[in-house]
This record gives sequence, structure tokens and C-alpha cells, in this order.
Amino acid sequence: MAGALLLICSAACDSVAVSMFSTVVDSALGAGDLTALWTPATWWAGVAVLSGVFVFGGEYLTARSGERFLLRLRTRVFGHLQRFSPDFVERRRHGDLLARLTDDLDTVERFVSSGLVHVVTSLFSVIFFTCYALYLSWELALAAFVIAPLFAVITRQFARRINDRSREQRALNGELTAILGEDLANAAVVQAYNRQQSEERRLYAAGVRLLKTNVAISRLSALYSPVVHLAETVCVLGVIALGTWEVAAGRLTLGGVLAFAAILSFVYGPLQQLGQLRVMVSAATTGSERIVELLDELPSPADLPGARPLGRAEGQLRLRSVTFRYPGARRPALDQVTTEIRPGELVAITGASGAGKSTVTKLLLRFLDPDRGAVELDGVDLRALTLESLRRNVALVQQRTLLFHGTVRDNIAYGAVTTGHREVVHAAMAADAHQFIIALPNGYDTIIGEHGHGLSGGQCQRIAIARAMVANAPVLVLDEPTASLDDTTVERLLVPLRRLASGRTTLLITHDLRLTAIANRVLVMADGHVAERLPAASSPPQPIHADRGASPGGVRWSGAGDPRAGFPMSP
Ligand SMILES: Nc1ncnc2c1ncn2[C@@H]1O[C@H](COP(=O)(O)OP(=O)(O)OP(=O)(O)O)[C@@H](O)[C@H]1O
Repeated sequence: MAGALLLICSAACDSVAVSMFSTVVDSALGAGDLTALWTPATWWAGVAVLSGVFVFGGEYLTARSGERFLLRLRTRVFGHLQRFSPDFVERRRHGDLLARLTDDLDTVERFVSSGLVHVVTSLFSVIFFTCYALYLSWELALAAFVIAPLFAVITRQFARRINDRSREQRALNGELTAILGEDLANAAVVQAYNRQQSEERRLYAAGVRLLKTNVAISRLSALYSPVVHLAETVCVLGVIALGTWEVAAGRLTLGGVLAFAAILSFVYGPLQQLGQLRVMVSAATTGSERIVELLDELPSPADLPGARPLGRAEGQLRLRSVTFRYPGARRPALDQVTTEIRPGELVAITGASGAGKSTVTKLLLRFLDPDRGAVELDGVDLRALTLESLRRNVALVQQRTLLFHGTVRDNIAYGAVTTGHREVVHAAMAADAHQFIIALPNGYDTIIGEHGHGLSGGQCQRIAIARAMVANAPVLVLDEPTASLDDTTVERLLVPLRRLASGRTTLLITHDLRLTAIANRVLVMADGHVAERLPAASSPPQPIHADRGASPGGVRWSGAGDPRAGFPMSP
């Protein structure tokens, strides 16, 4: 707003400068009188300095508020995206979502900050110069401004074509980012299957489509300026012819005609900018359509009206006749599943691939809501709880450990916002990770990549266990925590996993018999049903309750069942 005001002031200064120019021509140049030059020249220079200051301030403030707007908008859209279930994000192409959060937001920012400010300032410039032109000679002014409708017709034609192309451009840009993202994420598969060349071809083909669209947009934009310039020149020549006639008739001075010509060059600039704004609006419209499309999607699941926060749960879980079908799927992934898990119990769920095991975990975390039936924690339907408090009570360890680019410490501390170094170290010790972490080049400060680059699968998994320890939630979901690990690594994980599960209600999805052996009960799932309920093959440890204050790792162990026997608890 302040930026726009300053730019309007600079437009007013320009009008004053043109009037000074007219005075200089008539009183100094025309009369050949040097002494008559100083006063208008001083005013002219003063106004030029003032105009420069206004332009600097206006441009700076406009750019700053534009960047701030972009920051707020990006944070808002990202915040909205964060409220969608992982299933929603996985269904979309990541690259396309990234393009919406970067390039598309950029076009909107350009329009809202510089675009809108230029509209306002251009409008004021046109008004100031028109008033001055009418004051000088209304006949000439009317002749000069017949061109305005011509500008509108030309720009409408261009804007329509550019609009179509920029829609294509935004979609192709999303596709290109998506291909790049996929290729980088799947670098191992691409190389293992010797698909580098075909991937290059895929990227090249998408690049060619984008190139054609970009070239078409550049062609239209490049053509626009000369066409408008031609229209402008014809009009200026017409005005000069009319002006000569007016001077000859004694109705206008030479200074007046020259000032008029200067006005035209000042006024056609803003008029042209107003036209170009349509082009900018086109790009911003396409960008904003793609952002609004995201913002229009209602996050699901979301907090329902009346949802209440849950304190620390006891950990009793119950599935009551739960039925769930994925959108578009022919048969339900879960069909009338009923089961109960007591606080502190470790229940393993096993069964063939596609039986519905992971779907149960998604329902427990409320990544999905059942179509029929209910999932309950401590006897309360999860839909009656706030999502934040539910997820504070449930810790998750997945098959593929998801790490962030950052230090080992940051990755472990991710489990709870207020975790200090001491808690991180204790959790790492309980997860049997401390020794390998201190052997890393910078110990806990070693930077690890998103995919745990430099760490083995087992080490990543132990970091995930430490993270879940830090979270200290009463309910634990372990989704195939040992899948794709070798026997020795699995053996090493058993103790930390038992420590983690101890005192927590644990749902363990696994095909691994060594893991089902540590469970209190085993449920075997088939085709979305619980087909069998088996007792445990061996007795699990006897803990116990999770209590952050009770031991440094947040878990208290009882008697002989303590698998940490001989485990040093201080770093
Ligand atoms: N996002 C999805 N959209 C559509 N169908 C899905 C989706 N996720 C899973 N399914 C289907 O739901 C059923 C249950 O899937 P789920 O992932 O729960 O099985 P699972 O027992 O965990 O399998 P696995 O052991 O292979 O992980 C399967 O038939 C699967 O194809």
C-alpha cells in the first residue's frame, strides 16, 4: 500500500517534470534567453530527484511486501497440504505438488505484488497525464487517446492466446518436476535396470513439450510489444500533424506540442503496462487455479465438530465391526473386523500380502476413517478425539525408516518436540544405537541424508526405534519393522524392539516368526478378516509401564524379564 502511494507520487512528479519541460522550451529555448532557464530547470531537477526517491521507495516496499505475501501464501498452502492423509499425498505426483508450491505460487505473487501495484500506479499516471493533456489542448488530447480502445483490442487477443499457453506451461512444468523427483528418488532402480537412457528420453520428451510451449509464449510476448509500438507511432505522428496545425493557427505554443509528445510517451507506457497486466493476470490465473484446486480439497480425516483432546491414554484398543473400502476398490480391505487389545499387550498381526494388515494401522492413526464400525482408544471412538492428541498417543515405526536431512540427534529428537540431548542419548542406548552413533565421524552431530545415506538398514531402524522411544507414546504401531533386513540384523533388533514395546500397547505387523514369538497374541488376517487368533509361541517380557520419569529411556522394566540386563544406562 505504502509502495503504491510512493509510486503514485512519482507519477505526479513526472507530470510536473513535463510541465517544466514545456516552460523551458517556451521561455528559454524559444526566446533564446538563458536567464529564464534557471528557475524551471531547478524545479525540474528537484522534481526528478524527488521522483527517483519515490520510485526507489515504492519499488523496494512493493518487492518486500510481495515476498512476505509469497511466504505467507506458501506456508498456508503447505499447512493445508500437511492436513491431508499420507494416502492423499501418495496418490498425487510429488513433483506436481512441488511445482504448485513453488512456480505456481510465484506467478500469483508476481501478480499480487508487482502486478496490482503497477495497475494502480499506471492508472494514476494515465489520469495525471490525461488531465494535463486536456489542459494543454483538449482537441489534441482526444485525438491522442483514440488509441486507447485499440490497445484494449490488441491486448485482449494476445492475452487469450497467452492464457491458453500458460495453462499448458504450468501443467508441463509440474510434469517435468515430477519426472525429476521420481528419477532422483528411484536412482537405484533406474541404474539397476539400465534405464538411464529411457529416463533421459522421458525427461527430454517432457522438456521438448515445455520448450515448445515456452517458445510459443515468448513469441506471443515478443510480438505484443512491436504491434503496440506500431499503433503508438501512428498515433504520435497523427498528433504531431495536428499539433503543427494548432501551432500554425496560434492556438498552441511549440513548448506545448513538445510537452504533448512527451506526455504521449509517458502515457502509452502505463497504457501498455495495463495491457501487459492482462498477460500477467493470465499466468497468475492459471497458477492460482492450480493452488485453489488444492485449497478446495477438504482435508480428510480432519477434526470433527466437538472432538476433544485426549491426555495420556491407558492404551486399550478396540476395533468394532470395522469395514473399510479404498476409493475405487472392488472389495473392502477390511470387512467387519472386531478385536480388542488390552493396555500393555503386544499383539502381532500376520497374514498374506493384501490381507488388510497395514490398513488396520492406518485406521489406528486415523490416516483413514472406517466406512462402518469404529476404532476406539480407551473406549472412545477415535473420531471423537482431536487428531493431534490421538497421534501424540500413538508412535509409529515403519518398514522403511523415514529420515530427514539433518543430524542423527535431530532425527531421534523428531519423536518429541522438547527432547534434550540426554534423552536422545538414553533413547539411542535403549535402541542399541548409541555405539554405532558414537563411531560415526561426528557422533550425534553427523549429518544423515533423507534416505539414511551412510547407514545400514538395521542402523536406520534402530534410529527409528530411538525416535519412537523419545515419543514415549502409550500405543505403538510397528509396521513390518524387520522386513528386508537380514537374519543377523533382525536378531540385533529384537532386544531394542522388545524394550520399545514394553509397557505400551503394541500392534506389530509382521511376517517374521521371530517377532510373532515375542507377542502376547497373534492375529492371522486373510481377505480383510481376522481368520485366526493364536496364543503366543513364547512368553513376552513382563513389564511394566511406560513412564518417562521412571527411567532415562522412558521405560521401566521389571525383574528377570528385563532384556536390558547388563545394559549401561548412562552414556
Ligand atoms: N491406497 C490404496 N488404494 C486402493 N487400494 C488399496 C490401497 N492400499 C491398499 N489397498 C488394497 O487394500 C487391500 C489391503 O491392503 P493392505 O496394504 O492393508 O494389505 P497388507 O496386508 O498390509 O499387505 P502387505 O503385507 O503386502 O503390506 C489390498 O487388496 C490392497 O490392494
